Amino acid sequence: MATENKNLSQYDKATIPNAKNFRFGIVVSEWNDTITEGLFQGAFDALIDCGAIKENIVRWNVPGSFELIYGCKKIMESFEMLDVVIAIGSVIQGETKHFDFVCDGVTQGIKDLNIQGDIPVIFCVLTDNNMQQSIDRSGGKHGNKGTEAAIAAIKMAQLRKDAKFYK
Ligand SMILES: Nc1c(NC[C@H](O)[C@H](O)[C@H](O)CO)[nH]c(=O)[nH]c1=O
Ligand SMILES: CC(=O)[C@@H](O)COP(=O)(O)O
Repeated sequence: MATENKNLSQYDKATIPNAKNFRFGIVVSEWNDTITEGLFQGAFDALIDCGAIKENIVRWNVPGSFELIYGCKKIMESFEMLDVVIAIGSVIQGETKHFDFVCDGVTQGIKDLNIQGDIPVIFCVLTDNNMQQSIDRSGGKHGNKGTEAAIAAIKMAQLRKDAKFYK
């Protein structure tokens, strides 16, 4: 279903585990910061709404979305107790093919972190054709992808915890 047919901010708390015992890392790209700050706020507010404790949320900034890969890798190494990491970025098409390489690079890099590591890394990177699409998905008419990412983070932290239990 395309985003335009669903509100990214809608969630049913009855279907979401309580986040009070989970520790979250959030790595935020500074490129298009008006967008990434909106995504961060959406994620932070949803985590708190679902029971997360503010002191259990650690945030790092990186220059651009391509640096999300290294930032997520290092935050997991620095804070060994994290249960999940959210990578937040906003990539907007410019005049050249650079957009394609940044989007593909960060996508593959975050995919690799999920394969190689033990901590889930949630992909909250907007890859939009223009600024309006980014505005619409970071608290605008389509809701907030940061909210969606926070819900995914809680569910994946719970899945990781359950998986350890059955080991
Ligand atoms: N154009 C955008 C970028 N470009 C910068 C790269 O992410 C990276 O920081 C640079 O290539 C140095 O390694 N980044 C975004 O997050 N969003 C863009 O629209
Ligand atoms: C995603 C980008 O790197 C892009 O916004 C840069 O713009 P341009 O392709 O015009 O150099």
